[in-house]
Amino acid sequence: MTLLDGKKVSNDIKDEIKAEVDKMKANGEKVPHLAAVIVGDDGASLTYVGSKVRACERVGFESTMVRMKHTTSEIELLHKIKELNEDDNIDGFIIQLPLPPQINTQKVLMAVDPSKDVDGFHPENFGRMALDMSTFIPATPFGILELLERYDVDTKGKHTVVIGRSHIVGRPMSILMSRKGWPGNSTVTLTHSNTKNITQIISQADIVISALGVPNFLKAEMVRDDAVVIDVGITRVEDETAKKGYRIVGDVDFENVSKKASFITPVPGGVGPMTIAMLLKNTLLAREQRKG
Ligand SMILES: Nc1nc(=O)c2c([nH]1)NC[C@@H]1CN(c3ccc(C(=O)N[C@@H](CCC(=O)O)C(=O)O)cc3)C=[N+]21
Repeated sequence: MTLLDGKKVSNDIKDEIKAEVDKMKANGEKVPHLAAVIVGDDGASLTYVGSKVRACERVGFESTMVRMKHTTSEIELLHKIKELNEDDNIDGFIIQLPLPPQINTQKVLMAVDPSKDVDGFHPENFGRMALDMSTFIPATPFGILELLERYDVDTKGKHTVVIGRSHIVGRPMSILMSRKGWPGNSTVTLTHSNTKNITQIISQADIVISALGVPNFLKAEMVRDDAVVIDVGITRVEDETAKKGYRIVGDVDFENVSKKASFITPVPGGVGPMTIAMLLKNTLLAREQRKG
């Protein structure tokens, strides 16, 4: 079994990005500037945005955290987005999800200038991704592709089973794994809450990508020998012995599944850190494209 070490790979990527930024500085060029908008003060969202800001500092990017109260109206948020779209200093920005119920997420994501949409959530960018055009690939799927690439995982002709059809992970992942090229060229099955015989389908997978958010969902009996297992789950569970009072757990029964898998991502330290590294990569790309 080979551990797909997202922590290590994400640090390698950050070092590579930092080297690029150092060159920009030496040339007297403007460095990439990422803004992150967070509506409300949900603990998990704040942690993630905090990690993004710290990652920016680490590679030498500028960053701005825009905090808005949880009662923010849709109009107020759209106004803020317009400001960020027009701000020449900002190369890319993200709207942290989920948004409170009074705000229509789709409307908000469509208001982001596609050239600054480093999450890749705008329909134009999502469509470009599906059509193999250059674009911002959503950070989590992008991070998974990068892990498969850096560990030389063969995906051609393999059966990839994606669990979960969310707009930010499962759906884009299913498209990306079926694309021509590598990583890609997989035969993809996208499973979800209405899928019949899901365990039977999973048992036929060469590559399993679980983005469900159900702790311990994927058990050793469910996966075939030598399967590649990617765990996108990040559920917080209370743990008094932990520093923060909680720990995060994935969808996979790691202890047992890892005995059977050929490659497997841990949680924490797998897909999560890769998401952050790829957001930085998209932001660097956004800066380079703005230079023209
Ligand atoms: N507009 C938007 N873009 C996102 O990319 C986005 C989002 N909204 N909403 C929420 C999800 C979730 N997400 C994570 C980022 C980093 C870790 C991460 O670094 N995880 C660490 C542990 C972090 C911890 O200890 O809590 C790990 O897995 O090792 C996890 C999850 C980005 N998301």
